[in-house]
Amino acid sequence: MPTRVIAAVLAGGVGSRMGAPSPKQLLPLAGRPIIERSIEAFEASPEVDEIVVLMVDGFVDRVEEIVADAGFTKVSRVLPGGATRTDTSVAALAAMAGAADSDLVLLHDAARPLVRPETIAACVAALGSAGAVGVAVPSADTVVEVAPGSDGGEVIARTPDRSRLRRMQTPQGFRLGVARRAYELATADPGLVATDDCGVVLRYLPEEEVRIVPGDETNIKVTNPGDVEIAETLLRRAREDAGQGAAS
Ligand SMILES: Nc1ccn([C@@H]2O[C@H](COP(=O)(O)OP(=O)(O)OP(=O)(O)O)[C@@H](O)[C@H]2O)c(=O)n1
Ligand SMILES: C[C@](O)(CO)[C@H](O)COP(=O)(O)O
Repeated sequence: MPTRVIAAVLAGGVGSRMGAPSPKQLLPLAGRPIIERSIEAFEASPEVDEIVVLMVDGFVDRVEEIVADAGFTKVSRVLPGGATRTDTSVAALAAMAGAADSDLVLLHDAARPLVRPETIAACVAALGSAGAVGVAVPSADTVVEVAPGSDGGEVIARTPDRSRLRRMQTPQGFRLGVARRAYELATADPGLVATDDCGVVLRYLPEEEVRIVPGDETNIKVTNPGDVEIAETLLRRAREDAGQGAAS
């Protein structure tokens, strides 16, 4: 059977840092909901066969409406997410129970609506020879590790070599068998702490090489108030660069 590529759009978060009355992925970005733009990136990707969406419980119907109104044909299911992002990743993998271990899964933050088609294509291409890949960018800032200081504040404990540091974005892609094995071990660990899916594979399957696919600074995660305006500016610039004047 040919390898299938399944994208999971993770939208189970409530957006507490954004502080909006409804989950931030429903906020309009240049006239269309953030989540619609995130789903559209995978709908438009020739590499992707199927999309599952994991949405905050209570808003699944709203996303089904968005999917129907947009005429997306690859979305097979919109399901409730979990209490944490990790739980939502687990729910996404459970939704793919019928797929083969050799199939590919791309886990993507709904809050990253500006992901580029080239980035999705590069992830899928990398999975031709790797079991796990993550999109990442270099850090322009010096990044430090902190520790509690003597006055109750923070002090710098370590300044890692910046040239070897990367900031992780999404998508993060896996052979389904690799993601399944990693999350099986992770969910059995009462001490599980994870902020991304590559980190779960790195921790629980240390023998698995997790490759980096270069991302770009425009693939921002809409997180805080003001990020929607930044994303709109980036979208407008991308359209200007592509010579598309009209908003869509
Ligand atoms: N239980 C959760 C928490 C987060 N996410 C998703 O993971 C992505 C990255 O998370 P983040 O930006 O932190 O979103 P929120 O958790 O919604 O934001 P906050 O931490 O401010 O509440 C988002 O697309 C978010 O919807 C998820 O699917 N399920
Ligand atoms: C997965 C992620 O986007 C990589 O940078 C990030 O770790 C998600 O973190 P969040 O706290 O759930 O936004």
